[in-house]
Formats: sequence, structure tokens, C-alpha cells
Amino acid sequence: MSRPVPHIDVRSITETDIPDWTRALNTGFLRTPDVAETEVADRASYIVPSRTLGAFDAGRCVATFRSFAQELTVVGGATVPADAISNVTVTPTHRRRGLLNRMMAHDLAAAKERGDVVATLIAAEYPIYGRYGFGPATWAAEWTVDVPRAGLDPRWAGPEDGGRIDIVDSADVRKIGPELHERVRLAQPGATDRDERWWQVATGAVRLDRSPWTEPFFAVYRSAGGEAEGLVSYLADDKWGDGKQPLNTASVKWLIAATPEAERNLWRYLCSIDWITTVRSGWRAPDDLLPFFLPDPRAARITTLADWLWVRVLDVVRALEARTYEGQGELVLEVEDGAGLAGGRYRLRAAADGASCAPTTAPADLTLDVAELGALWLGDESAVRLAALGRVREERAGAAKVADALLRTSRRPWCPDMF
Ligand SMILES: CC(=O)SCCNC(=O)CCNC(=O)[C@H](O)C(C)(C)COP(=O)(O)OP(=O)(O)OC[C@H]1O[C@@H](n2cnc3c(N)ncnc32)[C@H](O)[C@@H]1OP(=O)(O)O
Repeated sequence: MSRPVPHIDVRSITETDIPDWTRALNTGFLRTPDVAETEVADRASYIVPSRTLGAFDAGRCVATFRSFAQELTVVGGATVPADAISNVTVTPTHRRRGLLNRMMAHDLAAAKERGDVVATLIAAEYPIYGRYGFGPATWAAEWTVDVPRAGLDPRWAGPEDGGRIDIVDSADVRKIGPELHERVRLAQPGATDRDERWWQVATGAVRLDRSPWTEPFFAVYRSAGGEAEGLVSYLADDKWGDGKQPLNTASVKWLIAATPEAERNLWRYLCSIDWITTVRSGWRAPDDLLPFFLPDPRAARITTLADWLWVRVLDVVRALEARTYEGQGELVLEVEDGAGLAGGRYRLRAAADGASCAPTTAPADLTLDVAELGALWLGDESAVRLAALGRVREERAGAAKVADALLRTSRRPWCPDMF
């Protein structure tokens, strides 16, 4: 049990708290607490003080928490307003005394009041956020491609579909990227919006003190019609083996593609660069097409697989009505929520022409915690699996299968971004 510390003040910060808040943030994330003025100025340029919490012990910041407005794409391509949570830290001397409990309760209550449909975050460690009603809604995988093993034709001279690939510079990326990303993220359940600062950081226009900038390569794929449909940012190292054997790795920082052709051609391009013998994919969807673009898919090995975007449903009705369903049917869900934010019994009616969801007194088909609803909502998790684990209770035989037929999707959701 955590020991509460009532004398510690948890409150929204003001502009003048930003240096001390940043020092506490860096301390919590094990980064040097020596805060440069440029870092403070950068943070002041984008954080919203009213949505940025600090815990103060005798006037000194000992915990940090920040949220911001986010748009999250749901199944079917609509977006919902989300409360995106980031920068969660408690100083090591003040841990396990309930400070995260207090900051989370404060933020989720404000998000509910504001009308956000869900809260989202990317968890540093798996065991932290389930207790607050978050469930892992998307996963991410990282592949390492052994290029010589992949069996690709070494004579490849570029796209064979009439498209082309060009190396572009960071100013081009700031022009092409935002529009392409809008197209990509609205077609990708689990994806989130990117603001202008995202593109500035990704192209070195804004440099972060905490991570030294190395200019990456950028390449764009344009279709035969001349439209920019894919963009990749990658770094290459310089490694040679005995006998002057090239052993270089291309590490993808991010790759977005609006069509499978763009995706295929960008991976093909990366695997065709002379001297590159290994391609590291960066974080991708767990069902990414990458391995199957290679004649020998076993040349692409999953080197990391992990939970990624966690979702906490705040408004069950709007969450379930916002998405579409591949099947048709009805389900009554008893949603349990210890925090009292989203609990209740709801009837979901899913049909090809849209879904409706409303509170009901009808008998429940399935009983589940709001965290499990978060894991099921974007279609990734299986209710049958959760029932086998004892985390979803079937009140009517076969109800978990009905839930899967309604909620699961043919492609897995994916959040390309870290925040
Ligand atoms: C979205 C993001 O920003 S992810 C980044 C999260 N931050 C970090 O990982 C930085 C390092 N860790 C920390 O700063 C802190 O340990 C935090 C923020 C994870 C937790 O803060 P605390 O104030 O110690 O949490 P608090 O005391 O409120 O604990 C609440 C409950 O969660 C549990 N808990 C807290 N952290 C962890 C953890 N890392 N693993 C498992 N359980 C945890 C506590 O035991 C407690 O359980 P109880 O209520 O049953 O007693």
C-alpha cells in the first residue's frame, strides 16, 4: 500500500515553474538534472500549463505529469478527442506514496469533464497503468532484415510500377510530410495527429538538448501519377568487417506510406542500397507487410514485440458509436470502473449502416473492467482470449465469440508515434 503524503501540493504549474518542473522531469527519467535555458524555452513553447501538473514538496517540484489534446483514429476512419498523457515522473525519493494516483485522478477527472472520449499513453513499464483503467490497445514490432538472405534481385534499379524514389532534404519533408501523414493517419486505426512541432523535431528545425541531432536521410516515393505516397527517414552507420566486407545497418526512424506500393518500394529501396547488409525497421504494426515484400520472409526477424498505445475509455457510448464494425449484432456489456468515470451497463447494436450504444437494464452478456474494454476497443485484443485468462466474464455462453465477431478487425490497429 502506498503511504499518502498530504502535505505535498499537487497542482497545475505556472510559467515560472517550468525550469523546476523540467529539472524534476529529467531527474525522474534519469537524465541529467542540469537544465539548459534552451530546454526551458523549448518546453515553454508547447506545454499547456493548465494541463501540466507538478507535485511540490516545500516548494520544490518532485513529480511531473502532462496531458495534451490529441485526435485518435478509430476503426472506420473517424477520430475521437483523446487526452494524451506524457512526462509522468515521480522523483525517486518520493515514490510509492500515492503521487501518481493523485495526478492521474486529477487529469482523468478534467478529461472527463472536458468531454474527451478516451485517455491515451505509451507506458514505460507494463504494470503501471492497468490500475487506472488503461488497457494495451495497440502493439508494435521491430524487424531486423538480413538483406543478403532476403533473396532480392541485386539488379533492382528502382520502382517498376512507374513511380520513383527521390532523396529529399528536411525542408522538402516539412512540405510533403504533413499532408501525406494526414492521409495515412486517417486510414490507420490507432494513429494520432502530428502537430507542426513534430515535423520540426523530425527534421532538425527544432533541436532537443537531451538528444544530439544527426541529420538522417529522407526518401520520398512518388506514384506514376507524381503524387507523394510514402516517406522514410533513416540513418546509416559505417561498419566494415575483415577483408573490407561492408556490414552497414540502415536504421529506419520512421516510415509512412499511403499505399502498399509505396510501402513495398520504400522497403525495397532500403534493402537495395549498396553496403547496407542489415535494415532495422523501427517500430511497425505487428502485422506489417514488410516480411512478405521479401522473397524469403524469414530474412526479417522480429527483434522486439511490445505493447504500445494504452487506452482508457472515458465515454463508453461515444467510444463504441465512433467506430465501425465488420459484423452485425448486439452485445450487452457490464463495464466495471473503480474510478467511477465510465462504468455501467451498455447495449451495443452494430450494423452495416452504423452502430448505436446506450445504457440499458437488460441482462449483461459480458462483464469486464474498463481496462479490458480499452484493450478490445480498437479491435486488437480478443474477448475469447481475455475470457480464457479470466479477465472477461461470459454471462451468456458464447458471448465472447460474439464480441470478437463484432469488435475485431482484419488488420491490426497501430500507432506510429511515440509521445
Ligand atoms: C506515460 C509516461 O510518461 S510513462 C513514464 C512513467 N514514468 C517512469 O517510468 C519513470 C520512473 N518511475 C516513476 O517516476 C514512478 O515510479 C511512477 C511515476 C511510475 C509511479 O509513481 P508513484 O508516485 O511511485 O506511484 P504511486 O505511489 O501513486 O503508486 C500507485 C500504485 O502503483 C504502483 N506502482 C507504481 N509504479 C509502479 C511500477 N513501476 N510497477 C508496478 N507498480 C507500480 C504502486 O505500487 C501503487 O500501488 P498500490 O496503490 O497498490 O499501493
